[in-house]
Amino acid sequence: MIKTLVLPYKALNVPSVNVVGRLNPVKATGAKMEVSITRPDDWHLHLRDGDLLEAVISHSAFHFGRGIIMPNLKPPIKTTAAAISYRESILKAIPTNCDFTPLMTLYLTDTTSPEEIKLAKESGVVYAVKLYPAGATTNSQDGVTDLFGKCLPVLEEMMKQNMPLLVHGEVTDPEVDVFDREKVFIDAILRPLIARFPRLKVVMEHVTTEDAVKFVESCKEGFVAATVTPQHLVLNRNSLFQGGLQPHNYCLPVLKREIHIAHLLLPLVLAFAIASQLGRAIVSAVTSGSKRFFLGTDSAPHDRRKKECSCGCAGIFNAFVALSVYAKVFEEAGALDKLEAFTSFNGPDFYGLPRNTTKVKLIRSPWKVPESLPYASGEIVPMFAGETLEWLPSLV
Ligand SMILES: NC(=O)N[C@@H](CC(=O)O)C(=O)O
Ligand SMILES: [Zn+2]
Ligand SMILES: [Zn+2]
Repeated sequence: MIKTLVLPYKALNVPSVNVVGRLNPVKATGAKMEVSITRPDDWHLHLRDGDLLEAVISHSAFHFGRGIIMPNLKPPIKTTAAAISYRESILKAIPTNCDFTPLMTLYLTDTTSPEEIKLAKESGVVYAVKLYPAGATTNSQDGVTDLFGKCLPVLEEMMKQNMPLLVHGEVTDPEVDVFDREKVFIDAILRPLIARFPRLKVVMEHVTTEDAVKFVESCKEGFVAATVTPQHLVLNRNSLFQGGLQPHNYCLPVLKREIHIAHLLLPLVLAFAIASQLGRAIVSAVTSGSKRFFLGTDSAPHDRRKKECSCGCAGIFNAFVALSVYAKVFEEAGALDKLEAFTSFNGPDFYGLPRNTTKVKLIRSPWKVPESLPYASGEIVPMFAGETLEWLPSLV
């Protein structure tokens, strides 16, 4: 069967608002603003498998040139052989008119061997290894129980092979408050890890706190970096409870207080005082032009029935809306000129890969996010379902 791309992105017939933006790379076409950027990559992506994979792949493939594909399937992708076969299924599912390269990862366990890392490097298709502390998030049951007790030889080999370690940075201790798990992880695991393996490349995935921002900024550039999701830039923990429980805003790490997101909303003096003591909030860090932060959507689709039930899964499907949301964040910070580095340069530079050479365009033209994405076995509810967003992604 030949699959072609059918998209839910359509500009609404509403006159677009003219905004004052930076001149480069924004240009006005008639009443519309547009930003042309090098085709972005997604450095943290869950594509799943089976019919979920078939349902979601085109939405990432439309926007992004490459994606770092998360290995937390059931069963997880623990070996290079499994990564190669998962990659084949992804390639088969990509619509013919899309140009998308999956970059595979391995799921680290207590028993992953240094030989497996050598195989992974030799394969040329595995680009990183993912650390899930056992029990921290979706399908992490087989994850690591004792990083320093069990994984030292494998980490040593990764450092040797220049294979990045991607980290779900939360402790799982039930005594630690769920809102503090990232902060505690930094001191309990990350600092000692980096002290022991100073040349290991580490990506702190989906950062949610200014503690994480401060930590990443304190590390050596080029060795420690962070991905940032759309939801952690625009939603705070109120979004979980607004007008009732909102399962589609539930992800891990859980959404945090506004103070972690943007000091911009605080009175300026207070913002400076807090920022100088605690570091910068995520929005300021991302829009500052720092090379340490790059795009990772963490788009994590779950069937509607698995989100709307008595024990709902963590994960937000944001592939539809990610670029629109990032553009809005940069626009509001007056930093559209820094968007391209975040979406398209910092990631490949960190991974030592070439930047993409084609372009995508973001047009400031309102469009309505579909209520749901139906697929063979059910439906997936996207982030901001039914809402109108300002920036419409389109191919150049
Ligand atoms: N982010 C999430 O809430 N969920 C992710 C796993 C992860 O990235 O932690 C998933 O696989 O559903
Ligand atoms: Zn995670
Ligand atoms: Zn994830």
